[in-house]
This record gives sequence, structure tokens and C-alpha cells, in this order.
Amino acid sequence: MGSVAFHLDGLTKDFSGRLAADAVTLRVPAGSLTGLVGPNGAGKTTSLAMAVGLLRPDFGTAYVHGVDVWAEPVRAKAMLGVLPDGLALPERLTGGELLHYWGLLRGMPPAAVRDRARELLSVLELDEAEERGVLVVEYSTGMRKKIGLATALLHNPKALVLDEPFEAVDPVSARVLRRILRRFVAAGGAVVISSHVMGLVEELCDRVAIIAGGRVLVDGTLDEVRAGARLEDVFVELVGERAAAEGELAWLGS
Ligand SMILES: Nc1ncnc2c1ncn2[C@@H]1O[C@H](COP(=O)(O)OP(=O)(O)OP(=O)(O)O)[C@@H](O)[C@H]1O
Repeated sequence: MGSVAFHLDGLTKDFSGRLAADAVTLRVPAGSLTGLVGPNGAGKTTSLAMAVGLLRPDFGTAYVHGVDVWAEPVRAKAMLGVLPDGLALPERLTGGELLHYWGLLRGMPPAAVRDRARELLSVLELDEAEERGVLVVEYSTGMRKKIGLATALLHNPKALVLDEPFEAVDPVSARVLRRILRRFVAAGGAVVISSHVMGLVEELCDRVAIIAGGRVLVDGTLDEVRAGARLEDVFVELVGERAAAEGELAWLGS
């Protein structure tokens, strides 16, 4: 394994007696794209939020390129691009204005912010809305996701953590996003995405971690984890299939 972009070491979070993350430990090499998969409530969002400095862990440490995210947040966050779950964005701005202020808050030179913002809006097909002066509050769910991604990319981070980046994004934009992520990884960046879409993870990621009940059940290269099977089958095998009860929802459609 080359240099380690992320090292999550024993991240633990207890929500009122319920362990949402139970000593989550994961290494993500630079130049790799890791898919974090798990059932609803598995602890993906909680783990990623602790990994990027958005949710303080009860125990454990998160490092990005060797920098402790909680001890040195400014240094760590300069290297991180994050698309959190349920990103709260300033609503009364256009996408371009939002990127402008975001970049300035990041300490970027205004000319670079302007050029990159224009390029990101165009690549993510938000430029037409920008020309019409559409405010973020008027954006569709997929457009909000795309402007969130643009904020994550704007400062050219070394590592990206994207919670469900493809959710609600149309197929054309999804293809553009896959291309952007592949290029980012080819240039040595590291990406972690969470997703429920196994086909997407199989197509895009070279590493995968399966998490359930707040614990990482398995992680490794896609081929190691799949071991010749389909990822969905490995997932269901590890996580456990809920047996359909006799007569379940018998009223439905009757
Ligand atoms: N702020 C919170 N307060 C209390 N419990 C929480 C909080 N956030 C998450 N949880 C609980 O922690 C557990 C893990 O939630 P989390 O959102 O990390 O799962 P997830 O794997 O991202 O799920 P999904 O795939 O449904 O988005 C769940 O049982 C959830 O109810």
C-alpha cells in the first residue's frame, strides 16, 4: 500500500446507549476510491462525519495524510473535500455566489475562485440555472447535491469524503462525476464514498468496506471482498437477509 490518505482508528460514537460506530478502523490509500456500504442505520454517516471533523468521536482518532483531524482541524480540513449527509447550504444565493463566498472563506484568491467556480458550474451543468439567477433555495434535490460536490472540489483537496454523492443525480451528471472522481484518483487523490448502489460501487471503486451495526465487517480491494462473487451477494451474506414472513403485507394490493 502506498501512502495512507485516511486512517480511521477505533472511531466510536454512542448515542444515548446505542453504539452508532463501534471502533471503526479503516485505512484508505492515496490514489484509491473506497466504497463504504452498509444497511440503513449501519453507521456510515456517523463514521464519515467523525472522520472529517463534523462529529466529535467519543473515542478513536482520524488522520488525513497523517494529520489528526480533531487535534489539527485547520490543517486537516485544508486537505479535505467533504459532501456531508444533509448538507446545510446558504439558500438565498445563486450557486455561483455560494461558490464565490465558499472559496473566499477557504482563503483562495478571488480570480482562482471565479475561474474554478465557472468551470465547476459548467461541468456539473448548473451554468444555465446560474445564468437565470436561480437561487439555491429553488434548486432541485439533484442540483443541491451537485453544488455541494462543487464546494467539496473547489479548493482542490487531496482527499474527498462524499456521503451518497450519486443520490438524486441524473445519469448524465453521474457520468461526469464518475469521470471527475476517476481523474482525481489517477492524480493521486483518495476518495471515500458511501452508497447503497452495489453496481455503482463495483464499477467505480477499487476498494470496499462493508459496515453493519457500527462495525467494519470486511474491507479490502474489491476483488478481495468479492472473492469471485457479486458484491451484493457478499453484502447480503455478511449483513444477513431478513426472512420474509408468511403473509407479510398480505393486505397490499388486495
Ligand atoms: N444525532 C443522532 N442522535 C441519535 N442517534 C443517531 C444520531 N445520528 C445517527 N443516529 C443513530 O446511529 C445509527 C447509525 O446512523 P447513521 O446515520 O450513521 O447510519 P447510516 O449507515 O448512514 O444509515 P443510512 O444508510 O440509512 O443513511 C442509527 O441507529 C441512527 O439512528
